[in-house]
Amino acid sequence: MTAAAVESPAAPAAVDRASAPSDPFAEESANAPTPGGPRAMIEAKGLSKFYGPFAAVRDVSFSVPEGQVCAFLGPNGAGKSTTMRMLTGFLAPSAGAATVGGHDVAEARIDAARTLGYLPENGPLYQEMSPAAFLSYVGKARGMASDRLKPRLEAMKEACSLAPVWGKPIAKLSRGYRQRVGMAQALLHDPSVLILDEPTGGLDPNQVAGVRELIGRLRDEGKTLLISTHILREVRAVCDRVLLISAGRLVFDGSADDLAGSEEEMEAKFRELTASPQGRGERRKA
Ligand SMILES: Nc1ncnc2c1ncn2[C@@H]1O[C@H](COP(=O)(O)OP(=O)(O)OP(=O)(O)O)[C@@H](O)[C@H]1O
Repeated sequence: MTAAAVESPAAPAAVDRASAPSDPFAEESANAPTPGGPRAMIEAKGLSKFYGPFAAVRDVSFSVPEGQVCAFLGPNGAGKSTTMRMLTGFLAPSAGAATVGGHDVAEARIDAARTLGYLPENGPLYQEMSPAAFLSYVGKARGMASDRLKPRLEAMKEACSLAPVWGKPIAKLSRGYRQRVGMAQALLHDPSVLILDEPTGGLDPNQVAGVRELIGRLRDEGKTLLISTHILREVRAVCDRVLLISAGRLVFDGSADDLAGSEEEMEAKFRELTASPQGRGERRKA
């Protein structure tokens, strides 16, 4: 089984949070609002991942409050996907812990999965299925009742512009459409937290604009988002905050404006903070 297969979106028992209150699968947060501040919806607490002696991620801590759209930046191999996989419970950390919606992703995996939509790096599986069949399968695996699932499937077809390929095998779709199917599975159960690993990866400018629009709508709905990307101008357009990781360590945590004034300055700052192992010592808290 491939790593992508382990990350099957059907694997987490995420379910329909709009179910009746008596529904044992209804989403609820264990994380009450803290007095004077919004509750933390995503928390990394000293996350580390070692592969033998190699530290892919080292002692990464941050907290994303409810309703914040947070960009997760870093060069290739910096540790973004590894961190996201630990945050979503798909990869066990070597040290540290993660919570989503206040639920520990290792100890209360099902509760965390109810709150969470995750777009993995490798896109949707079950390539022989059509988007319609795949999303229906995912919804059923998440315990969504058919009277809830049907309208959500229609909503995803519309929101992710999947109508032209709704009945075609995923294997035959372009990268852009496959990415949209991945987004649709992440959004299907209407989770309040979204962790999106390179949602614009490999897309053309029109498709990137479409994803940006979708992220803007999700932000307007009050969702909490953590998005990894390489496109710095997207960060300025849609994100409230930037987390920058380099060689497995968090080297910047602040707003896009804190990082730099202009897009050019931001690119220069990105290069400066991620260019060398010395950047590891430049971690800064906003
Ligand atoms: N299973 C594994 N075994 C050994 N090393 C691994 C494994 N998975 C990831 N790594 C290494 O960990 C480091 C971080 O990888 P990761 O995929 O998290 O980076 P990334 O920031 O997401 O990169 P990209 O932007 O290219 O997707 C890389 O050096 C990668 O080669």
